[in-house]
Amino acid sequence: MTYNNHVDTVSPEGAIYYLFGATGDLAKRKLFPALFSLYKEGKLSDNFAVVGLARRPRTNDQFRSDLYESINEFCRYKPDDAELWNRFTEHFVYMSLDINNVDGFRELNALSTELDKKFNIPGNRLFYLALAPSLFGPVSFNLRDGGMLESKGWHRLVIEKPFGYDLPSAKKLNEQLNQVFKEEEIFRIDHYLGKEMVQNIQVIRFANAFFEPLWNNKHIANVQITLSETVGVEERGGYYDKSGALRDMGQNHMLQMLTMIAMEPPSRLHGEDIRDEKVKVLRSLRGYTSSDDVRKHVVRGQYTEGTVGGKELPGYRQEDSVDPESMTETYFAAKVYVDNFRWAGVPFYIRTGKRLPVKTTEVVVEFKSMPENVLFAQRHDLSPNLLVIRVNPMEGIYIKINAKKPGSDNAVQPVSMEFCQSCQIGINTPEAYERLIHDAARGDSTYFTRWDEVSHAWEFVDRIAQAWREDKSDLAFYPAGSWGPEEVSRLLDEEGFHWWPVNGQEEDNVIWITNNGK
Ligand SMILES: NC(=O)C1=CN([C@@H]2O[C@H](COP(=O)(O)OP(=O)(O)OC[C@H]3O[C@@H](n4cnc5c(N)ncnc54)[C@H](OP(=O)(O)O)[C@@H]3O)[C@@H](O)[C@H]2O)C=CC1
Ligand SMILES: O=C1O[C@H](COP(=O)(O)O)[C@@H](O)[C@H](O)[C@H]1O
Repeated sequence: MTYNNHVDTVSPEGAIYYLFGATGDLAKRKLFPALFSLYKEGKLSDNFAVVGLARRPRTNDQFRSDLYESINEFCRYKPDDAELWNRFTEHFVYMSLDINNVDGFRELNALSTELDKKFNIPGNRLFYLALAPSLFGPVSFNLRDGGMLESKGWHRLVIEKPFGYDLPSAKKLNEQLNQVFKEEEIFRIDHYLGKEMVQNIQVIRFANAFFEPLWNNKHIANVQITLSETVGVEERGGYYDKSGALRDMGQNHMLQMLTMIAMEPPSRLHGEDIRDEKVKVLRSLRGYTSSDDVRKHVVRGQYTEGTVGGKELPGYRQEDSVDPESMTETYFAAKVYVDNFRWAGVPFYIRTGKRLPVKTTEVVVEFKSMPENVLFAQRHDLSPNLLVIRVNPMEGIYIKINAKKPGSDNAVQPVSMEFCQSCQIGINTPEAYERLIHDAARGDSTYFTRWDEVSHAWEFVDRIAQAWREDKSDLAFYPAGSWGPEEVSRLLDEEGFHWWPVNGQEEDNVIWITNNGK
């Protein structure tokens, strides 16, 4: 199988990028590397500037040296070409600023006018808020009150998740932002939408005669979406203990992936058309009708001490900044229905958890079985056909079919045919953040979440959270390094399904036909 590497060389028009939270973890691990990759690939025009903003004092030189360390450690390109590096860092300045101090924004405005002149920038301004969500509203007001939105060009606000804690808080935040920015100026990040293979879902679906005609309840038995992580809560215990897996991964990444799998084909490949179709899926999610209904369809768990990759690990309650009696879930799985004509009756099983045995994000589409007692099904226990989309860290797809066992008397054997994209082009695909910053700079909001998507997702998730608040007794415990609470399998047992093995757990009896050298 071949892969044609298409490089998008369109440069956005010049702009100043304001990085609020420039001394934070996200800037270091994701945002600086993304900017450098864009520069290396010619996707940033030369008329750009980046202003790093946070409270702690930093000289421009210190800031540029932070930049170097971050890129050296986390970027897929290394800062080893001194001339290119100097040209790149010339565009970076740092200013100490407290979000709550409007005078700082006036100073920032004066600095911006100088940068516009120096780099020939037509007043375009992109504000990236890598900040605690409580600061999103105050920044917006001070951007306005400090005169930052009076320049001639466009103004765009890119905001990190979480967008609220529940529907009421998300509404309040949205109302604050709307006092300053129009919906089309707000770019809500869900970094899963920037992932190569999540974007590939619509190509696989809508560009293949193999799949689209079968993509419905007549042919699909169930869909399984797994986002498993080996990491625990790392340094984010304070945030995570208030959030939990449902809000941290469920409300956003998991439901977004579900919409990409379930949406109708948009009439045009335009951002608004695609988002319209995704909203329709979110609107069709069957809400749980009662707390008992939630308990029947949703399982939650928390990791206890255990072993991952031979390493002894503490339980969640022993993690830094976590309440030693915490009842926060680090795992959840749910059976979800999309009540529309295409999907009526097809269960979507979703699961995510921390401290699971492997890091993988995968979608398994299980097709309905062949009629029983006909031809080969009479004599063999035929395995259902699967389409598996591997999102990360491995990227690719495989299909599992039944074929004749060579040399046998019509014995049937499952065969997997794999296109391993990451094996062909390595880990060199653009990082999600790279794509998303580039898209925001070009004003393309296709892979950002619109307010109606966010609000429907909260509505669905809030019902679960409410049931969990009322009664905490269903929180199950699982040792770190296991696949989560055992009762999870009951979600699938009822329909006679089981979780298919994900990457790293392949079944032994399957023959692989692959381009990855296996
Ligand atoms: N880190 C991650 O992996 C992910 C993070 N996110 C989201 O990204 C956002 C940032 O996260 P992260 O980088 O981890 O957070 P950090 O706590 O590491 O960084 C927060 C940043 O905000 C700055 N800051 C805090 N208060 C103020 C203030 N009053 N005025 C100006 N600057 C301030 C801090 O700098 P200083 O103290 O110098 O002022 C620091 O640069 C959050 O919304 C988070 O949920 C989303 C997904 C993943
Ligand atoms: O948004 C988040 O995502 C990460 C997982 O992202 P991935 O790209 O590494 O799959 C998760 O660890 C984190 O808790 C969550 O906030």
